Amino acid sequence: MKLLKDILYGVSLAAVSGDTNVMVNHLHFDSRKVEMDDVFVAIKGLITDGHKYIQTAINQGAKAIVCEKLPEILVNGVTYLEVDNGNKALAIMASNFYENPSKNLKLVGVTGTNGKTTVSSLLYSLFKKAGYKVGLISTIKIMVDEKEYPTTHTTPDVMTINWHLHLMNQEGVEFCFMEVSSHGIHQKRAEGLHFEGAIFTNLSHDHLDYHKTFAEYRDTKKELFDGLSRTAFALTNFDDKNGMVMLQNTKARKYTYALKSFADYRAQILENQINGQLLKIDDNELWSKLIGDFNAYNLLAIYATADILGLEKLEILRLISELENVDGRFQYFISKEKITAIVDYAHTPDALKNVLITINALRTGNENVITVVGCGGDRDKSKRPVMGHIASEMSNQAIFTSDNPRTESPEVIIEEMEAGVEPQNIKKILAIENRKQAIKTACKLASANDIILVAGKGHENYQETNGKRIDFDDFKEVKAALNSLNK
Ligand SMILES: CC(=O)N[C@H]1[C@@H](OP(=O)(O)OP(=O)(O)OC[C@H]2O[C@@H](n3ccc(=O)[nH]c3=O)[C@H](O)[C@@H]2O)O[C@H](CO)[C@@H](O)[C@@H]1O[C@H](C)C(=O)N[C@@H](C)C(=O)N[C@H](CCC(=O)O)C(=O)O
Ligand SMILES: Nc1ncnc2c1ncn2[C@@H]1O[C@H](COP(=O)(O)OP(=O)(O)OP(=O)(O)O)[C@@H](O)[C@H]1O
Ligand SMILES: N[C@H](CCC[C@H](N)C(=O)O)C(=O)O
Ligand SMILES: [Mg+2]
Repeated sequence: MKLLKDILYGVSLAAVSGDTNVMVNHLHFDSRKVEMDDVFVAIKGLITDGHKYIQTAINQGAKAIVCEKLPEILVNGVTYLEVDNGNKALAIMASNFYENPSKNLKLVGVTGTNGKTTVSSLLYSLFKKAGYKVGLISTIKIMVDEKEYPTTHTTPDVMTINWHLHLMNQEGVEFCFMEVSSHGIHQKRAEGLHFEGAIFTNLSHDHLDYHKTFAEYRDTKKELFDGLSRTAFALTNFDDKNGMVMLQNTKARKYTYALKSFADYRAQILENQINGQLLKIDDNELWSKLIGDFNAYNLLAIYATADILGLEKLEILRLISELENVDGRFQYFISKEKITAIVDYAHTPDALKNVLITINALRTGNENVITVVGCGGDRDKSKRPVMGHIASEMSNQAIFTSDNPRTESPEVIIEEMEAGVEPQNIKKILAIENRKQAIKTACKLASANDIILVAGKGHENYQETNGKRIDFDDFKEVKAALNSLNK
């Protein structure tokens, strides 16, 4: 049990009714989880409003209610606290509840449209290899040093974040690398956390269903940098046109990295092959298994971060050269017929374009590039024609299929992708709604030396339709389809 007053430390209260000197059990923002003597924080959501469930929470035993507007009828024995912003109050309370775990380790946030999982996962692996105890909060999984926990979001809710940071404290973790999504920032999931530093990867088209305008999307990302303390570091991609915007109002120590512009950390690409690339960083050559210009940026961001955090430069280069591709990011397989299949999580126009630029640069003759791609349902619809355009323009054959349709019609999503295809490219596209069949067809169409790209789902091991998830793994599917070919 904890003292309610202690959990409320730092929360600005507009009104209080009842006693804050009471012992409470747990803290919840979902009434369905509330039990005896818990605190319920009502949050206004996009689908419903937590304020509707205050009475339910009380019936289930809630001893205190945090809300943006006090209910008209107050129940005796329950403490009510009015706050301006429920999400913000929850963030501060969650941190207090777990004894401010972000202050007991070095927490580094990674934000940007693409590359967050890659950069944070590789930093996790690099610091592990350097001998530290490390944490990771990412789209794929949460790691408390060597113990793995499943996750549902790129940036989980504040209770989940602080709980895992608390476990990291118990484990003696020194560094934690965490993805900070724009939804996460907007919903205050990263509020109240003490960041040692933040990294910006890049900004391109995504989530315009949620943020409405690109400027709003950019300014949301910038909030992470605006909130950094004077002693923290802020590292930005200087080649990205929004890179400097991130640093505009931060109090933190500023650092830049770039391939094309003058910056604190610079790299040059010397060679790019399917099995790796050769980079020059700080007059030293670095061989990495991760290929593509976009990964040169990721690797440089990792190098800069490790340097800023105090690792020795040559040691960093040695450790980077040992890093493997992150699951579902440019994960490839070459069949006995010499057909290359690449599975990649490219689910934004920019990522798809970058991956296809990288793949096309690997071609040495007249090999075909066959792209299997879909777009997620209940997500930014305006990405669809753009991704359709890119896939058809930059491949010899594009097969449009389902990603995670969620509550939308897969056929309609495919039609929206087709709307972006130029007339001269129409003959290059096929529409096969069933993803398994689409992958099989790509394999059947491929000849020796051709390259198949299966884009959009990367590491995901499911396909979600109408709230139901079925097992589905792009890498397993494409490998099985290639292995069963009898050419
Ligand atoms: C669009 C979005 O981000 N929604 C998130 C939001 O849900 P919401 O606003 O719809 O919540 P709601 O259902 O209206 O409920 C409002 C409140 O009432 C409460 N409630 C509800 C019902 C009830 O019976 N009792 C009760 O107390 C809920 O617990 C909640 O506190 O708050 C929820 C709790 O934290 C999140 O789980 C949920 O993520 C949904 C599932 C989601 O799909 N989010 C995606 C878009 C997302 O966040 N993605 C980013 C990555 C994006 C990227 O960069 O690529 C991520 O960080 O994962
Ligand atoms: N630095 C980069 N610039 C552009 N594209 C990138 C970069 N790094 C990775 N990508 C592409 O974006 C895809 C997603 O990468 P990653 O999972 O690291 O991004 P993310 O920001 O974590 O995405 P999410 O928003 O889903 O969490 C990769 O599969 C690759 O195609
Ligand atoms: N974090 C991203 C993941 C998209 C992955 C793609 N496979 C899809 O389902 O749209 C999102 O929630 O928008
Ligand atoms: Mg991610």
